[in-house]
Amino acid sequence: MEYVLVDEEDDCPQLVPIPGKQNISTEQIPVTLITGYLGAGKTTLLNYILTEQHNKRIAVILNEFGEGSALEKSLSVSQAGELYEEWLELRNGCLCCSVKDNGLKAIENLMAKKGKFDYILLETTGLADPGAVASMFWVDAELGSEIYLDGIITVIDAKYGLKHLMEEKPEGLVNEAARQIALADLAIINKTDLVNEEELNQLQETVRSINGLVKIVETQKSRVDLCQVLDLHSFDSKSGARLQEKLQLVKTTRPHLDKNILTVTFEVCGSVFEEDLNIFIQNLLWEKTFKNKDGLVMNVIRLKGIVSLWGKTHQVIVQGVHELYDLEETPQVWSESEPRANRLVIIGRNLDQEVLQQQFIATVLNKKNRD
Ligand SMILES: Nc1nc2c(ncn2[C@@H]2O[C@H](COP(=O)(O)OP(=O)(O)OP(=O)(O)O)[C@@H](O)[C@H]2O)c(=O)[nH]1
Ligand SMILES: [Zn+2]
Repeated sequence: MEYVLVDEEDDCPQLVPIPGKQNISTEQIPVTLITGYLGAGKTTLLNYILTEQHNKRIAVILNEFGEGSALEKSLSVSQAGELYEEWLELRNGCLCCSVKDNGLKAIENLMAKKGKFDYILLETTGLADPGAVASMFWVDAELGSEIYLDGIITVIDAKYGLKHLMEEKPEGLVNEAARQIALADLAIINKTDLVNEEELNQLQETVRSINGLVKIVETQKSRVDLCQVLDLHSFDSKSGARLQEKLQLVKTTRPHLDKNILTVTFEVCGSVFEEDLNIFIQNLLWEKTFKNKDGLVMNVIRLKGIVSLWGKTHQVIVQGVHELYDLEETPQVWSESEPRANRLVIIGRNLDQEVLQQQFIATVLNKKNRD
């Protein structure tokens, strides 16, 4: 079940379960978001994917809107190595504002006219928050859209990436480059021809210190193996078995740059009640009641985990982006021999591993004797 926070007019947020959740069927088309700072190599990556041999009919959407209000968006489609261009009509020329009620519909209309695509790649502008775009696709998939979010790829400039990450932002604002890395399922460090090994290592370590979950690859001219890019299933339960192994390897990171984004992970044994877990997650994501030891409010960008719910034989995946989160049963059954446990990985600002683990135990675990 997925939950969204709905702001009512009186500013009192309400919990609204999204009705009629549909299982991801094989009919649904994956969309991959490609993000990254200005000039990092996003368009180069798209062009590379389009011209590379694959048997997919891939649609590419460039979200490079300017100040003006272009009413159409170019959409390149590649099929069997041939490229052709389509135009998407968008109400206000900005895909991230209109994708919800218009952009997605436009894609669906186009598919109705031209036949289905196998895959959609969407390049967001260098400064956009991919979390907002990701949330929209995610909610729409749950509502039975033909499209589902497969993953977020962040392209990083090997030469200037570190500089972008260190840019000071006014108090309260997140560094966009760091946010893009925090959200990434795959980080592509591009333009490695422009740096030496030491510079590359430093950047890698910094990327890892922000996002303990992300897979990192290095490229020149964004040339990356397509199977590392497509069909990641980062937002659904299809990666369940692999996710559990992956989560075991994640470590709590130390921030490299001060007051920055880091990854926190912890494991707590036992099973939890779904409603208690909801309270913990909602306190963290919505109410923002958790603070670190310096009194700063924790701010979550990405959340991932596997939990054991009372009454469920299957493992359950927790997924979150900003304030949106989702619990989904995986095909994976807890085995008799394996102790049940909850493992969470949280990426965001002002996080403190100890505080989070204590809060989790306090909210979720000490209630076994009730009723
Ligand atoms: N030296 C070097 N240059 C590269 C590499 N990859 C891409 N470039 C160049 O970097 C420039 C920017 O690449 P783009 O792919 O347009 O970057 P982008 O992220 O789409 O840029 P915006 O859409 O403007 O944010 C282009 O001139 C590319 O040719 C690389 O591996 N090495
Ligand atoms: Zn571009």
